Amino acid sequence: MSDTSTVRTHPLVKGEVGPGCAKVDPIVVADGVTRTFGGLTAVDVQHVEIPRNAITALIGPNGAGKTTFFNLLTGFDKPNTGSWSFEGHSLAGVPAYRVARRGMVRTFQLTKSLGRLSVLQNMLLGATKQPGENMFRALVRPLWRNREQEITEKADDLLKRFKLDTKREDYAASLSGGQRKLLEMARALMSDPVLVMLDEPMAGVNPALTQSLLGHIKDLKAQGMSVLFVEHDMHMVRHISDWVIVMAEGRVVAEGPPETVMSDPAVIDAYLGAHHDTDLGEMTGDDRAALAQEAAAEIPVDVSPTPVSDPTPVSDTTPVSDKEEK
Ligand SMILES: Nc1ncnc2c1ncn2[C@@H]1O[C@H](COP(=O)(O)OP(=O)(O)OP(=O)(O)O)[C@@H](O)[C@H]1O
Repeated sequence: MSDTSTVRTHPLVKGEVGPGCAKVDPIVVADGVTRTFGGLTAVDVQHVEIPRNAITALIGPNGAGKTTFFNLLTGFDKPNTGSWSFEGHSLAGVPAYRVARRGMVRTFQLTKSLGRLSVLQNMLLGATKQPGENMFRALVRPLWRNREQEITEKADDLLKRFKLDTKREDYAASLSGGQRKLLEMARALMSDPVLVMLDEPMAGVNPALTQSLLGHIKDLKAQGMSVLFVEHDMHMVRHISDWVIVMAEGRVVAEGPPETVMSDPAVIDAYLGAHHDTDLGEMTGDDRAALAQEAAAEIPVDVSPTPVSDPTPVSDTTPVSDKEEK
């Protein structure tokens, strides 16, 4: 268990580490954001800051409000109360497409690739400053031909990086679940985002592709981007996250570097209820198997953690079904 009497500091944090703590260089700051559905308060975030050029994992048990909070930040849903800013500019009331144009791009838990379009066409849809967006430019061929070529070259570069180049002309519907996640991430990069927000990028993905996805997430940071990703399996995040924010019942209940968050009593409580004495970060395989069995569907536990390696080639072609639509 962590010693709560000790003042903890961290290079990403201004002052003391704790729920809602101020960051040295925050890219997103949210205040008093609430969202209710009927009598249910899905999100009730008093204050949270997302650090810049870091990989932040937003974790929490099922129904904690992670996806709803993502939807609110990115303009896909409207809060009952609250304000939030991205790079110092308020985003409250800004529609999703404008949020993306400002450099905050997200993917979805259920992949949104358009099955009847080719992989390349899906990529082209992710580009900003498309020639057809301006009627005058659209009518004058020389004005859009160069831009179109530029966008296609960029799409091809990304497809190569994500090892989807051999699928360029295939319908997106023919890709496996994991490959569709890669396509979504690659498409998000078409608009040169500053912050990439990934909703459960590893869900429904086979182990080989999970390694590949984790490698790509690390690459995003290496290229200067900030990453915020949702994951409900806390063991999945420990190898790649610089920072972990934990939500439970709509609130931010803990945050910190992965190694301390794993042993935070508030986190253990949120995930495991009665298992207060268990340090999730130090569980053995047997412990995890036992707890996973006990907690059944409630607590997804990674029973075979593997170190992150370099991205591996996309080799699976078996469709992996996505999670059911909520
Ligand atoms: N459109 C909606 N209408 C009614 N209730 C909703 C809606 N969207 C979410 N909820 C409820 O809000 C709560 C938070 O859901 P949310 O999907 O944000 O949680 P989550 O942390 O992302 O969970 P998971 O890990 O299962 O995806 C849940 O109780 C959910 O049932």
